Amino acid sequence: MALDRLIKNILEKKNPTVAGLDPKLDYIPDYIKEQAFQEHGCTLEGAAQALLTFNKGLIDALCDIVPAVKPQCAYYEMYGWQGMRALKDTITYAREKGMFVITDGKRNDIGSTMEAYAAAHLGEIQVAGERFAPFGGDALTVNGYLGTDGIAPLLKVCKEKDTGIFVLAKTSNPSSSELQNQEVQGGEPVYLVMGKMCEEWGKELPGKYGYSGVGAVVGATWPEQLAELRKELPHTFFLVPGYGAQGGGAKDVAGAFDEKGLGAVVNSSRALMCAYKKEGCRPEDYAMAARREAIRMRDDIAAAIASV
Ligand SMILES: O=c1ccn([C@@H]2O[C@H](COP(=O)(O)O)[C@@H](O)[C@H]2O)c(=O)[nH]1
Repeated sequence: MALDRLIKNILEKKNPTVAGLDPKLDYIPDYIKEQAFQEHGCTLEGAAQALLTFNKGLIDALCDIVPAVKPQCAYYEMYGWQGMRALKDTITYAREKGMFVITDGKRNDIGSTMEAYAAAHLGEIQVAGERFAPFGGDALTVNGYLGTDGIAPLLKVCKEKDTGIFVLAKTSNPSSSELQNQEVQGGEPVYLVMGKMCEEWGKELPGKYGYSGVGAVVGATWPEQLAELRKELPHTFFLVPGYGAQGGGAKDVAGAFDEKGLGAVVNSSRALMCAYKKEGCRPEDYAMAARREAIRMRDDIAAAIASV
């Protein structure tokens, strides 16, 4: 089961974190952009090349200590098909380096369209008898709001291709409570109803560590709900964004973990990618600055888990 691979990586590296790869041009050191623009012009092609070079530097610097990466599709889509090619190349490179790849696409639609998303990001498509894995990630973030028939095609592909999904339950953004905290019939908040649906969907993809192939997204900015959901959803692994740039810290995420220190992987994107700016170090050292930040994050989370 796909999330077993993520958990194995986490155990090997003793690090329950994921590096977000959300590469805006503003974050990328000038020397990388200048080189890319020299080769490809000031074009979408040049921008996409800069994204890829930046990402490869980060992956090289992090792959021995960080188990996973999470490229967010929007940062690639905004550079057109050239950007999407950089997404594909980033996924391929990270997987070659042994990292688990969570493609952050937050896809959702009716079942027939979800079949297409599932093939694109988690499975294969056939063209005149030839099979291709268009993006080839290990897991995809999705929105479960359309209900079970929107999720079923993903589960089918996850089973066939040993891939997984993370379903939005309680998102990290400030307005997430407007809808997600609304109590529905029975008095349960929407995020808990969604979490319980993940538990149910996950029965189709059981894993050897006790967690299924259907994870849930729960924000680091909501420590109370993280702890509540950890208790309520014993088989659902959490992807926890909102650490660092959005204000979540190590103490906030401690409740996401079970008694074995498993159960969640915590994402940080801007705080890692832009660590060199915060440190004020040479732009050429951006990847090593990200590594230093990743080590700080790992150690802070370990200390917070140990003190619970
Ligand atoms: O609830 C959610 C779901 C997804 N995200 C995504 O995670 C990263 C966070 O980036 P930071 O720079 O570490 O804030 C980004 O890709 C979001 O789209 C989220 O933040 N919250």
